[in-house]
Amino acid sequence: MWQQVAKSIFGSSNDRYVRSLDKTVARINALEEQLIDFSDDELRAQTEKFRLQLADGKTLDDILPEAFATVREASKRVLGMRHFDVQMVGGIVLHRGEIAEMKTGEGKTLVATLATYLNAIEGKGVHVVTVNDYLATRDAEWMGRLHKFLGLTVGVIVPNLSEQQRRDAYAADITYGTNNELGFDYLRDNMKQERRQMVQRPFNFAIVDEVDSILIDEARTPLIISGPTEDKSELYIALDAVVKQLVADQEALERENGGPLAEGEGYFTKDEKARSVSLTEDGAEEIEQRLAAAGLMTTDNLYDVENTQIVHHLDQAMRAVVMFKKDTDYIVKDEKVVIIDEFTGRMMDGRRWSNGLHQAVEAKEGAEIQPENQTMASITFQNYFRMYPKLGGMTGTAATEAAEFWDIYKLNVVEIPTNVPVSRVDEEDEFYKNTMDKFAAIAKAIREKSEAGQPVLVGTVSIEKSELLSQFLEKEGVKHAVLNARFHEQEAHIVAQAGRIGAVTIATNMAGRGTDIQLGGNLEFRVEDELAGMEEGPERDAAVARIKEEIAEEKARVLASGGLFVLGTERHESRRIDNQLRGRSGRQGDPGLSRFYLCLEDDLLRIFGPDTLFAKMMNANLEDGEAIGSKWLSKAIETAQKKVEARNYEMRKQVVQYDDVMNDQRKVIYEQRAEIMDSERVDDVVEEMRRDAINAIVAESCPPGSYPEQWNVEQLRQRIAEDLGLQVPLDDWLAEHEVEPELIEERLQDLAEQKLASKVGDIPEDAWRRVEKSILLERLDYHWKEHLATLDALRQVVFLRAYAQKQPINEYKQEAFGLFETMLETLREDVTKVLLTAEFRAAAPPPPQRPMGALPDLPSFLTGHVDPFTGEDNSNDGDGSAMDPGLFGTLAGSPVASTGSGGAQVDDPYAGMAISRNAPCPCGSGNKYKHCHGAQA
Ligand SMILES: Nc1ncnc2c1ncn2[C@@H]1O[C@H](COP(=O)(O)OP(=O)(O)OP(=O)(O)O)[C@@H](O)[C@H]1O
Repeated sequence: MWQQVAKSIFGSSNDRYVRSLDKTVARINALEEQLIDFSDDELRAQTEKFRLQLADGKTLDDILPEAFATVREASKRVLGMRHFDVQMVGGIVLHRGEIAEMKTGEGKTLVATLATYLNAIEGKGVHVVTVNDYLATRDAEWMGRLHKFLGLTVGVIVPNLSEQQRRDAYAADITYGTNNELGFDYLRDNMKQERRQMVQRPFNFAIVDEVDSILIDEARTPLIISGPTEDKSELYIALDAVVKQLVADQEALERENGGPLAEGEGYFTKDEKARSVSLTEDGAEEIEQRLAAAGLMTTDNLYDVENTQIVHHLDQAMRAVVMFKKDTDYIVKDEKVVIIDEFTGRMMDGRRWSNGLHQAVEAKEGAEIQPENQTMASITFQNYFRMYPKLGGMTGTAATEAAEFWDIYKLNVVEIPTNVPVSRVDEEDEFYKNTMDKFAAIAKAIREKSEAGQPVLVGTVSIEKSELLSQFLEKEGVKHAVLNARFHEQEAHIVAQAGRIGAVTIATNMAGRGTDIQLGGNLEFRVEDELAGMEEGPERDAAVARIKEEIAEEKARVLASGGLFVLGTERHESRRIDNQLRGRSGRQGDPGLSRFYLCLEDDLLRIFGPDTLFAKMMNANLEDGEAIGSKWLSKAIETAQKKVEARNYEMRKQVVQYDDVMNDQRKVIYEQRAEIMDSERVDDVVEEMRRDAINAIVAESCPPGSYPEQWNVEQLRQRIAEDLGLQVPLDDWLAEHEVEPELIEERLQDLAEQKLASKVGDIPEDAWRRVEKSILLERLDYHWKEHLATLDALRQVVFLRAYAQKQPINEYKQEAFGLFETMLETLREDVTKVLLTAEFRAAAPPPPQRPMGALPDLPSFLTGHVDPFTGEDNSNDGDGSAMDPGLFGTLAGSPVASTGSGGAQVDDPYAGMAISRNAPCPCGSGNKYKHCHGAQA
């Protein structure tokens, strides 16, 4: 923003800023003569020299001139290109963490090498981010030659790499990759169990190519890792049948009894307020037999830990059948269960109850059972890139969005002058009445230009339009090639031919970005195509020389015919996209021509509406098939584009505001998670959680300052038994003379500790530590993921609050904060419950005859199509430091002592525990233990 304001006041602050860099450029240039005399080895030795200088306390800024001069000299030798002075300016801007706006074709790829090299010397890693895998691979190879020559290592991240390959690529001094790959690696890393499984290093510096595309156009789409939970339809249906039968039996008992049964009689009791149903002793026994008969039990005893999932789903099935009423709580519409909002009575399409309840209701109603599909992690590009301590960007088109870059990213846009003046002619738009007229005119223009030897690049807004135009061209008998937005290797060959005499290439706007169309053709590709299979030697060299000559000759002819003609078939809603298309032509000072063809049926013109003055005037002015060109109309179009751009900006800003809330929470969770991962033992965290959880349980039933007669004794009794797994003489305690909540809490704390101690019993300490840690991580992930779903839902709901004169975003912030607190509380109680109630037994040599107590049946939410646990890594860099409980407790500042040997044998963290080989692996992968961590055992 300051730039635009400043410009109007001071003429051009941009020019002054750029001029202020001249001195540095002069210093770089002055070093050239000296470096020319260096041998290749001496040039390479510069890198080590710079490293030592940095170690000696010099800064990157200190060594910048010599480092840039070194890159330039190396580039001359390796790539045959000498960085222009304006490219040096671009390099400085990138290094300063700003956006270099350089006109299309000015050689941004080469500019990036300067800041990349300089920053990579520090050894903390530099990420160069491109918009597609093809460009990442190309740049890593092409510019990689230069960096490798100077002794740096280069990696590239593309799809389908193994975890180890990724880790290696990130460990390199310079890593090329797309925003998608980098973002997903970040999310996956934060779902891992051990630090050594992570592939990324801490972020340092990223240079984002086509920065407007990534940070503005794509910013709205978050990266999401989600996974369907396994299909449990059969289980839901089976449990539903068992529960319905039990309810029918209880109703029969009530009829016999002539009314409601006495407390504790029958099979179950209802708690209307909590909307829960609990089994009586008889009920539990009855259900146990029926479930066993239905083949649903893993072991004989319903409350064995192996049956945890069944119990959970049984619970939900009972709530669904007994407590949830059709047409009150939900309706069934088109075989779908739709929730009814209890306050407004509105149908809440698309919303679902969580934790398997919705599925249980679907089973009850015989509706189709939808699998759960949950977000496990998500981040927007905005927030991903804001994590880099330093971020630089390049694009040909950023100025129109300078204010946004500043507002959201605090990135300054600097317009870098072109090396030689642009000599492309951008013509006025031509208008037609309808699409058919327009396309006919386009086809004619293409034929004329192409026949005259001028290559033509046609930009369309969609693949569909590309195909339509292709048909028109066939009719006209014009030879042409079609590209769509998927950039493949093979398409690179087509692009490589696009600058040849009379070539006609149709591309969607998006496919055009970043492509470098070389007039006369591309040497590399022609050599590849025409000399395939030819052996190295003088014959081949001669052939290459011949092709080179042919290309030079052809280029001269193309230049004489006016250079590349770029024809736009529609204006995009953003001016940047149009400018990108124009920018394929007139690169590096070449001549060129661009022209857009528009008609009233174009999307952008339709926003004016058919009855606007604008449309009427156009209609009146136009005969069928006739064209008009007018400054006034072009201006009107630009105004429309600006309007749409502003609206899109507002929408993006809103996304950021909402995402910021979740982003803050994600940062906290990921930080804590990383600390847990790094710690050898988390017993202090777990203990603190237990203390808090017990405190909360007591406070809930016996609020501080209340009288004993106000206490909810039944609730307390139930929670002590179910959530803490403790048998206590609660009635005796309550009968005591001066009973206080503090006293109850203290006793519970002691009993819980004793129980845990006896449970751990003869389990080796280090095995127990690993169990604690893995349960903590697993439960944390589970509740965080649930929380994400809740936030999603909240986002939908707060918009209705606008009717109540409330600011949705403020409401969202407030409630999201409350939900986060609740999530942490639930997490503390859950971890406490799992550790206190699940059965753990040490493996007794010789191995047990039958599978013994497995770890709790952990939810298998990680069984989605994304497998974050494919690490085949054997490295060992776990330093086993301890963590402070921070977020999860109040013990801050009391670090846990570190023990153990540092994770050397963590291949199976559960070794030493008797886990059934067929039980789910405690890591949460959803695979059986024997196929997962237990595989090595
Ligand atoms: N200093 C230089 N000397 C010679 N050729 C150069 C130099 N810098 C760039 N080039 C050439 O200019 C062409 C354009 O470069 P490049 O594709 O990197 O441009 P760009 O700025 O990324 O364009 P776009 O905005 O369209 O992506 C390439 O063929 C490149 O080899």
